[in-house]
Amino acid sequence: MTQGLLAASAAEHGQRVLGAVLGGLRTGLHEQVAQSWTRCLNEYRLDPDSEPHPPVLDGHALALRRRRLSDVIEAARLEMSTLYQQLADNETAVVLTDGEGVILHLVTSPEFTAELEPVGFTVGAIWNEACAGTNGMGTCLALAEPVSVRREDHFFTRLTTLTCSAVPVHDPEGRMVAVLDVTSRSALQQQHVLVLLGMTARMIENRLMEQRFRDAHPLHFHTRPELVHTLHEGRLALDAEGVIRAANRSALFQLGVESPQALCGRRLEEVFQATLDDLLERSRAASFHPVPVYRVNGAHRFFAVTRLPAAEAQPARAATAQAALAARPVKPAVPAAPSAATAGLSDAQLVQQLATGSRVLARGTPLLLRGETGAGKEVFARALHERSPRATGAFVAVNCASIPESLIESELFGYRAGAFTGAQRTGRRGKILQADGGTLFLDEIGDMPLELQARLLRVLDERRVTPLGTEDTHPVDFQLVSASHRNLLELVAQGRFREDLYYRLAGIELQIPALRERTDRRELIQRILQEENGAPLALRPEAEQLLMTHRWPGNVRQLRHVLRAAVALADGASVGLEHLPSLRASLPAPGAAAPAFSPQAAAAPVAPVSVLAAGMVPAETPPPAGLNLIQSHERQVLLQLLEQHRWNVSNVAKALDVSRNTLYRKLHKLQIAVSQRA
Ligand SMILES: Nc1ncnc2c1ncn2[C@@H]1O[C@H](COP(=O)(O)OP(=O)(O)OP(=O)(O)O)[C@@H](O)[C@H]1O
Repeated sequence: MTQGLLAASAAEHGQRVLGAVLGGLRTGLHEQVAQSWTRCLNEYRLDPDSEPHPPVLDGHALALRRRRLSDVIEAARLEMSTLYQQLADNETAVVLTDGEGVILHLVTSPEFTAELEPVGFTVGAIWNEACAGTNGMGTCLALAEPVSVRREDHFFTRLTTLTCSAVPVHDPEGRMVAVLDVTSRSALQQQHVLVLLGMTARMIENRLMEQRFRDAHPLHFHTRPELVHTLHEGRLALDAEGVIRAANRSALFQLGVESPQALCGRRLEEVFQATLDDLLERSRAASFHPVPVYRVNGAHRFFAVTRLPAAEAQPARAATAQAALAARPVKPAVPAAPSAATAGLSDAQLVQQLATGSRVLARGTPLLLRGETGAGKEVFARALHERSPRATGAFVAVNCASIPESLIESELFGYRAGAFTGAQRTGRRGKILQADGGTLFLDEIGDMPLELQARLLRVLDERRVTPLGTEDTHPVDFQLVSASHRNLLELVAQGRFREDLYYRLAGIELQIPALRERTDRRELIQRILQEENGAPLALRPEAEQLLMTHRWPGNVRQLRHVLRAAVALADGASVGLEHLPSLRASLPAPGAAAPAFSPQAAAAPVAPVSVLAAGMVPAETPPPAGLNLIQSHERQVLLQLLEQHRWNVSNVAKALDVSRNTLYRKLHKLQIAVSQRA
């Protein structure tokens, strides 16, 4: 028995429990706790002063249970380790139990394990209320809702040095299959822990849905496009006929239904004004950026994107190495790729670049894309991927500027966790391995830290990846497209980029033209306007003229933002100058000569994009739930700054004089998704 877990007020605690249950002395006691104590005493016949002895399953029985929930454990492992790291407290355990309170997986430090084991806190032990009295896991199971059980809330005196918080984990059918719990010695910040637990449970549920419905079309949606592909998004899984087979919690919440059963079995067009085929087509045409869809009753607009089932898009693990591709051109194993025009790339120079890029890539030569920020380098890289022999493989994009520096390495190479309990844990598959059989797109490669450049070079040379924390190497076979808005050769000259890596990446270099240089501006404007509106929308001549002559320092990304705002402001009417307030600010004063566009002006430093369409952000974006007034305000200010800096996070961080990591944390807290930069 360790001293550490002995409660200070042992004698009084038992008295207090008896007094509350038998004598009705409940002052200061939470109702949930009082009811749980009553169950423990009257139903389970437990004695608060006795030693808790939760039974522990034998190896066989435990293995059976773990096997039954193997996909839940798999989905939870990494998230639990991440949560443990976030909590950064050695005297904390993150625990997963099954629906009967059996501990299936535990992440903690060896020291805390040694303290917890004597009270039966170990893998295989049953921590429901009947066995362990009032406690986070057991009481959460009994109530089927999030709970915090602080020290003296525990039933057993022996457990009153611990504080636990626990939340239910549901499967895609809405059943509570597990409980996720944080147990620690510290009684502080339970609200904070509950929020983190809730987020982690959602991530686990989303992963579980992905795993169980790999053969279904995933549909991601939210009322706000920038929240698609974040934790807040709604997710549906649709079969080939467009019938809903599963829905995550956020989908239920956004669609205003109680349980997945209210949606499952219904066709997509009974929920949204779109069939699966429509939405697939529109998603593809929009390069898999969210497109607007309306609820069937027309009352609410959402932004949604869908794609082929993961099982179909499985990386085609070509046995041939990339070198072999050079000698033997591979026949595309995919349906014909959309034409350049369908991908929004009908400018003559871009069409030419696409043809060159495709040829070069098919021969196993890496491509480097140069171009201003927002010019569409990623969209171009995706179009290349879709035309390539590896189109059935995954397209995996990594933005080296938007991942905090400390995370780039694990993000790219993956890692094998295991630092915490020593249990066998698979860790995270890095982006490079995810791109096996497909395309790896390294955006803003110039921002990759020097020491990682050496590792990347090795992967490119050896075509093998070694995840962090392991000795194992995995063969990997992908085509590589990288992009930068900076001149990499200048970075080489400054010693900030490895010359050998530069030559390895830039098999050939293609320049993606700025929007102002593109000859297909008119088509692009029409196309994005239609995507944003969900249907064709008339554009008045003076508005078109302004859009055509604007300098577009933020390129297509800025164009999309401006048109999104215009669609919202026009509210179904034709788009006129009054719907383009952010551009009107740049119009010459009446009487002044209209500035002709000049390349010098284009190259000059860009003045901050005046204000956003006056009032646009506040009007268009009601603050997300959970933010208080000050945070909402702070959020608007950051959104405007991001706009001014064309969503370049590094520049915003510089402007605010904070580190990128700090800014990322802030953005995350304020629910601003920066990876989705549409
Ligand atoms: N051809 C296109 N059709 C429709 N939308 C486009 C097209 N090209 C770019 N966009 C829009 O512009 C946004 C920015 O595009 P993309 O991310 O490809 O630019 P980028 O050059 O990679 O930007 P950065 O340099 O900041 O990484 C996209 O999210 C998309 O909404």
